[in-house]
Amino acid sequence: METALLKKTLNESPAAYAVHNVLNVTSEIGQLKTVLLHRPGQEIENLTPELLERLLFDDIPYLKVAREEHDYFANVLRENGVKVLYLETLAAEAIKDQGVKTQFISQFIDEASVESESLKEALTEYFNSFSNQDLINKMMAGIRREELRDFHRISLYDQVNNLYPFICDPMPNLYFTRDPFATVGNGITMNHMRTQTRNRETIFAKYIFKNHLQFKDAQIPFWFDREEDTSLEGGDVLVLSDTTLAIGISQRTDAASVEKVCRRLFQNNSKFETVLAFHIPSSRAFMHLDTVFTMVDYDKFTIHSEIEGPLTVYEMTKHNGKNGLKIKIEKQDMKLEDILKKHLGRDIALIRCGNGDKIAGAREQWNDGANTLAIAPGEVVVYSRNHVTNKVLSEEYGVKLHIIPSSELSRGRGGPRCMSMPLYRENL
Ligand SMILES: NC(=O)NCCC[C@H](N)C(=O)O
Repeated sequence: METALLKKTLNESPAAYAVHNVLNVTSEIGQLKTVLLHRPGQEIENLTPELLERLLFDDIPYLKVAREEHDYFANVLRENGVKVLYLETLAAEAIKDQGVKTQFISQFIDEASVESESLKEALTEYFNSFSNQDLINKMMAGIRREELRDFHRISLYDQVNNLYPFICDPMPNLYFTRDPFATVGNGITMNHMRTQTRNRETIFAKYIFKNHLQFKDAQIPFWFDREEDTSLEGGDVLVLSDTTLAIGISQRTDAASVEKVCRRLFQNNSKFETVLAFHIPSSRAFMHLDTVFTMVDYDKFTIHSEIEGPLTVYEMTKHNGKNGLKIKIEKQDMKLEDILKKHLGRDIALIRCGNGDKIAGAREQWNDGANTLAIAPGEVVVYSRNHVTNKVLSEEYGVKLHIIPSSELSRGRGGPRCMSMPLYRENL
């Protein structure tokens, strides 16, 4: 059904019809046409208190309600003309070919820290017993030790090391589809994530973009690859305009990765002329660039007040020297407002989370009040719980809000932008 939706999208939009142009994101706010989500699954039910810190969760969401909230989010998008695709469906469709499926299972097991050869063999057999969709869901959910009982002769190693309940950890962060890859122009950064738990997520994107019928022959440029040894996460990537890309140097993204993306964009004659590297504090409250500021309109951004600056930004521009491409890097200490004004060519309004109130600001920023998803200029999806920020957005700045419930989804520390990866936006 999701493939049917994707085909429909391609047919509806003449620009997207050409195979080489299945992706198009040249701004943060252009009318959203196609988006990738993941509906929270059994991976959430496999969370236990001991796993939370390592798996980057702050609490255990109640899956039933998390799904209801997520379905509400997806419906808001559909009702506003957005085609919603699901990661889990595309991943299952991408492994239709038996050779691809075999390779995929083997790579998944290699990257899942499975302890022994006998367990790897049992797991391979177990995985092969599922239909493609059930296989993907199962991989995402994690494999409990007792599930392999019928597939596995217990070795001495397994008897000694059988206390940890999982053979493969659950992947609870998958519903934050913003992070494992990022659409930039008509290409993607296929990310190498900071932590092992999240880096495993990028396998699904790899197989989708390399093997899914809708993408594999589309000659999609990769501005970054998951095989890189430096880290890059999609929440740090903001497409400010069709010529300017912003990337955070953050808790999750290395300066070296920003430079690699910049070089590839410039070398491959993309339209991007400037890459701005925002150096933000390395802490959980700041996590990614989109945790502290997101674009809601041509001239409006929601922000965490601690990001106003002055902050250090490295402006990278392209120079064709005698010996080929050169990147000019200029360090600037500027206020956020002035940086954005300089690069967007207009006065900018920064809308503070919690209306600048110290307590409301800290509370609402923690619950992703600054993490809005624009579906059109001046029209954003926001969490209901951030009522102070929402009131300012709507009443003082005239922003059209689509408010979604947020009790359970917010426990994973991500908002509407984190929970979505745009594949196609109309150009402004
Ligand atoms: N772009 C984002 O800020 N994504 C939110 C990711 C939350 C997730 N629990 C994480 O720590 O990676």
